[in-house]
Amino acid sequence: MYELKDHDIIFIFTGPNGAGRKTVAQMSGDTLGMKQVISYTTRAPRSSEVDGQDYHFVSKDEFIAAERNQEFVEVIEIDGNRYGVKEQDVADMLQKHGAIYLVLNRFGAESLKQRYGRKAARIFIYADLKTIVKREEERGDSPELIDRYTSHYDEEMAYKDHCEHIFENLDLAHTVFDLTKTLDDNYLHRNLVDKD
Ligand SMILES: Nc1nc2c(ncn2[C@@H]2O[C@H](COP(=O)(O)OP(=O)(O)O)[C@@H](O)[C@H]2O)c(=O)[nH]1
Ligand SMILES: Nc1ncnc2c1ncn2[C@@H]1O[C@H](COP(=O)(O)OP(=O)(O)O)[C@@H](O)[C@H]1O
Repeated sequence: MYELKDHDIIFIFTGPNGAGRKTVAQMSGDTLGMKQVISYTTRAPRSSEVDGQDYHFVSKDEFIAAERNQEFVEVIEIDGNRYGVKEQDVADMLQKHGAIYLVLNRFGAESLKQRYGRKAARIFIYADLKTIVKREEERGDSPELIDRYTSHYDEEMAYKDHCEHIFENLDLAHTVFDLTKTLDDNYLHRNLVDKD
C-alpha cells in the first residue's frame, strides 16, 4: 500500500449538485497545479462528456468485477448507477502530483475522510436552491434530472458543518479567489501573488 507522505494532500469538493463544485474545483486545480482523480461510473455519458475526463465510463460487469477485487476506496449507488474511486488511482496520483482533488457527494466525502484522515480536507461548495435550479436549467439538465437533484438538496446541505472549509459560490471569480488563497495559505504554501 502507498504510504502517505507529509506533503500529500487530498481535497474533496462536495455540496449539492449544481452548486458549482466541478467548475470551482477545476479552476482552482488549474491555478494551483493540482490534478483530479476521476471516478468510475456505470451511468451513460452525456453528450458533452468525455471518457477519462469527466468519468471513466464502464459497464456494470466491469464495475462489479473491480468491486469484487476490492479496487475501490468507496462505492455508491445513486439512482441505479454505481460510482466509485479506485484506491490505486488515488495512490498513483498522489505519488505523481502530491496535491490532488476529487468531486464527490457527501457519502464519498465521508468515506475518503475516514480513509485518509488529516491528509484529506473537505471543501463544501453551496448556493441557495433557486440559484442552483437556474444553473441546472442553463446547464441543460432535464426537468426530471433537476427534480432528482433538488430532492437531495437538504441532505447534501446537512453535511456542510462537517467540512473543513465552506464556500458559498455566488460570484465565481470571488469563490475561486478566496478558495485558492485558503488552500495555498493552509496547505500548499505556493505563495500565489495577485498580479492584477
Ligand atoms: N460518493 C461518490 N460520489 C461521486 C463519485 N463520483 C461522482 N460522485 C458524485 O455523485 C453525483 C453523481 O451525480 P450525476 O448525476 O452523475 O452528476 P454529475 O456527475 O455531477 O454530473 C455527483 O454529486 C458527483 O459529484 C464517487 O466516486 N463517489
Ligand atoms: N458562481 C457561478 N455563477 C454562475 N454560474 C455558475 C457558477 N458556478 C458554476 N456555475 C455554472 O453552474 C453550473 C453547475 O456547475 P457545476 O460545476 O457543473 O456544478 P456541480 O459540479 O456542483 O454539479 C455549470 O453550468 C457552471 O458553469
